[in-house]
Amino acid sequence: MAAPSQPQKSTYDVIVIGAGIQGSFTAYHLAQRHKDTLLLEQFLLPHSRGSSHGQSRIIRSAYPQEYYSRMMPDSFRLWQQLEAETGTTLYRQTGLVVLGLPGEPELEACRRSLGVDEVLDAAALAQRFPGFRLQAGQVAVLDSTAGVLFADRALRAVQEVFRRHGGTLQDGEKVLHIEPGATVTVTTTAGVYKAPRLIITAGAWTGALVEQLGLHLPLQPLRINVCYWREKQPGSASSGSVSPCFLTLGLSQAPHGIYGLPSIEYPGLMKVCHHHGSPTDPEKRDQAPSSAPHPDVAVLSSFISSYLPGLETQPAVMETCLYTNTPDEDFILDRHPKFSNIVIGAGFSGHGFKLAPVVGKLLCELSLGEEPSHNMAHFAITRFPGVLAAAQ
Ligand SMILES: Cc1cc2nc3c(=O)[nH]c(=O)nc-3n(C[C@H](O)[C@H](O)[C@H](O)COP(=O)(O)OP(=O)(O)OC[C@H]3O[C@@H](n4cnc5c(N)ncnc54)[C@H](O)[C@@H]3O)c2cc1C
Ligand SMILES: O=C(O)[C@@H]1CCCCN1
Repeated sequence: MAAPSQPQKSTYDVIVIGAGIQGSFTAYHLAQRHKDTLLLEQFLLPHSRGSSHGQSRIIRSAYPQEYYSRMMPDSFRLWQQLEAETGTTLYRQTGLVVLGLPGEPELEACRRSLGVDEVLDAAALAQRFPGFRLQAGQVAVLDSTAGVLFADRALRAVQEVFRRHGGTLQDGEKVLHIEPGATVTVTTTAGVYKAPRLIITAGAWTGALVEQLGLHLPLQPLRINVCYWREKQPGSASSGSVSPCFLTLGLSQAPHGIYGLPSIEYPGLMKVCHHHGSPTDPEKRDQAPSSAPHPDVAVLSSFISSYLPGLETQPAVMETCLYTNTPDEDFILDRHPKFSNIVIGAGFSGHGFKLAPVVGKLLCELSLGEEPSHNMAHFAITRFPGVLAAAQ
């Protein structure tokens, strides 16, 4: 027989909406700072309807933009801290090669971001990592700090530490309405909660949620096909455990970029994906007919036959995930321009997982009115003109 239900607690120091990796890390930092925090998630956990599910994500120091690479030492340190707090392994160092053309500005910026780097030509890459075949004149910049984060395991770990520090995580509870004010009132499918501070980290649903706060953010959810490709010879080097991650920058065959991870989640299958997808509404992402052509898969097949000849050219497994892109693919980490006790973290544009420990710290600092520990200039809402609705 179920125990008689307790009267539900309704007042907190901070409410966080969305228990993906960004909201969970934000709540983790708040709870470690002894803030009484409520983390609300619309779906029962774990779920695969947002952006943070799956077994693997790339972590790397190599970034064309120095404002991200500068955050990486802090991020690596915080990931290690989480590993220590939970006694789990969350990261495997595999290295990563950035494939491109020498002199190409983004590739050169990546090289600079590494400080010490190693540049391999086609022959040197093939010798070091036999699965890769570069074309004449192309090079690979090696980031030896990089590797794979175990994504699902990481999400569980951060939520576990949040709870251990007294945080309240309520899943299966969708936020329907937000009433701004000195005390913010949040109405969900199950209750009404109040707090002097609110943080919105609702992934692909953020645009719709902030519209009711008079804010029109240029956020575009994209449906991404996550493809896994079988090696022709099981155990070959292209996808073996000693293989690095890779990503392309500025190659004409893949203008949006292609990236890959060694086989970790499915034995013998390498994850190779297009850094792009089709615009979607997160509520309707499954309505695309399964027979629809997949132009991104055609791009990947052609790339694989040229660059990764040890793999079959049709995907063996295809899953889906969501990106939420901003026009410049930089994150949004800022206060609501009108309601300064409402903070928004969104628009992670397919590269936010590795930085989630730092994102969470910055959102926590913004919400508590503290000086952020990194430069926030590139993440301001005001970089987009006309975001506030005229009536507000
Ligand atoms: C295919 C793919 C590959 C990627 N590869 C990498 C990579 O290699 N390296 C890297 O660093 N990053 C990568 N990323 C990006 C990274 O995974 C995302 O940036 C990150 O997961 C975004 O997290 P989030 O918390 O913002 O979103 P989400 O995980 O979607 O979390 C938002 C949560 O809010 C909840 N929510 C929404 N609305 C409400 C509501 N009204 N009430 C309650 N809850 C609500 C949602 O259900 C969801 O759980 C990749 C992403 C994809 C899709
Ligand atoms: O954030 C990353 O490292 C990767 C790069 C390639 C696209 C997906 N995200």
